[in-house]
Amino acid sequence: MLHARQDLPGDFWGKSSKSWLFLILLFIASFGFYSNVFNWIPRWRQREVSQSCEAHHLQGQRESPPLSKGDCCPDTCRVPRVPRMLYPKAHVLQPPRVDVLLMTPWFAPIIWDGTYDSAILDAQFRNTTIGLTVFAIKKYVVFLKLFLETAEKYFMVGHRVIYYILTDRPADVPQIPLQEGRRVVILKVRNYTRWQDVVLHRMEMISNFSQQRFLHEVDYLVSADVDMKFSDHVGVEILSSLFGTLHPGFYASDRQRFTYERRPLSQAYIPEDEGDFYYAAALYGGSVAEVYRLATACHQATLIDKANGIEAVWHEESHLNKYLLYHKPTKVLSPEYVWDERMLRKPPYLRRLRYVAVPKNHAQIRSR
Ligand SMILES: CC(=O)N[C@H]1[C@@H](OP(=O)(O)OP(=O)(O)OC[C@H]2O[C@@H](n3ccc(=O)[nH]c3=O)[C@H](O)[C@@H]2O)O[C@H](CO)[C@H](O)[C@@H]1O
Ligand SMILES: [Mn+2]
Repeated sequence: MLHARQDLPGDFWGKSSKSWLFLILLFIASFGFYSNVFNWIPRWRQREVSQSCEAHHLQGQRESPPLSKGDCCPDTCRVPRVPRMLYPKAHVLQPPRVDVLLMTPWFAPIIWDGTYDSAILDAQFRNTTIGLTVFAIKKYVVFLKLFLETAEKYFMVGHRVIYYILTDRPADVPQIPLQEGRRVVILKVRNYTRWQDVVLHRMEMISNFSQQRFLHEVDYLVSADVDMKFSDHVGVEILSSLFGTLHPGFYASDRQRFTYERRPLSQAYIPEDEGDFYYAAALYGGSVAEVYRLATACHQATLIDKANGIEAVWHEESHLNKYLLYHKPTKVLSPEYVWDERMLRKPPYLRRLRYVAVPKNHAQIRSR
């Protein structure tokens, strides 16, 4: 027995030992191969993507304007992964809206109520940080309290948000209780005597702070007027590489009626036979890199205008419209996202008013 037992390993490992050894080695090798390969392929690919983003970024720092991680990340280079979710299926033959335009001729979605599912979008944009830039120069600090309070209720709820408040009066910024994952950053900036210079220089300041901070701190930037309040959901459905908002006064107008700059001397000039939409300067945004490019271009156009002794008719809004004509936005927000209840009667197809003007006395508030 003992002998036999002692023999057994000999036998076992004996004649057939080579083939057993071969089988074991094959098993180890294939186990190692599959477990590692399946783990590593996505990592290699991820690293390639982020290295190429980094390369762009570094290259960009040399030649301006730069690209950032925001260029390659959340919704552009990477197809977002979502968990298992239950939601009603879309019907190809039953479009959600037939009363409004849902797509620009260059296939950018126009965002209206009823056209998107927030749960899917929230999953796609999880781990996204959004910077909201808002200027409160001189007397406009009075608008901050309502702006921030309503933003806490409606703006990007459940996502990481940094409010960048650009002001010449940091001491007058109100303290508002914030939800988790949200914070205020006060950026002190200079003021200008003329309100026209205040609005024009918003582009310069956004451009400068993009390079200094925003590129490193957030994925997307949203630029908003402060004399407004949020009155309904404004979430990640607005986020895209570059987005603009249809101005509530002109969304149904012919292009000849758009108040574009019409003097050829100005850099903001748009001829009568061009133009897609008239965009409002009160709400626009995109990836930090795209907003940086936009703001830089608009600021440079402003400087050239100044050298030529001309100021665009609607200031930075005119330059914004020129830029968006030749850099087609990748999403367009319906007038649900910028409305003025005092100036306009709400048509029935406008189901929600999400961001609306707060009444102000122009002469009084724009003075020093
Ligand atoms: C709905 C819409 O499209 N609004 C545009 C229109 O709005 P408004 O006539 O509403 O311009 P506005 O007075 O709100 O100025 C725009 C923004 O600049 C800031 N600000 C302005 C002046 C000042 O002394 N301090 C200060 O902080 C503030 O954030 C304000 O919300 O025309 C302006 C310039 O002609 C801008 O293009 C606005 O975006
Ligand atoms: Mn305004």
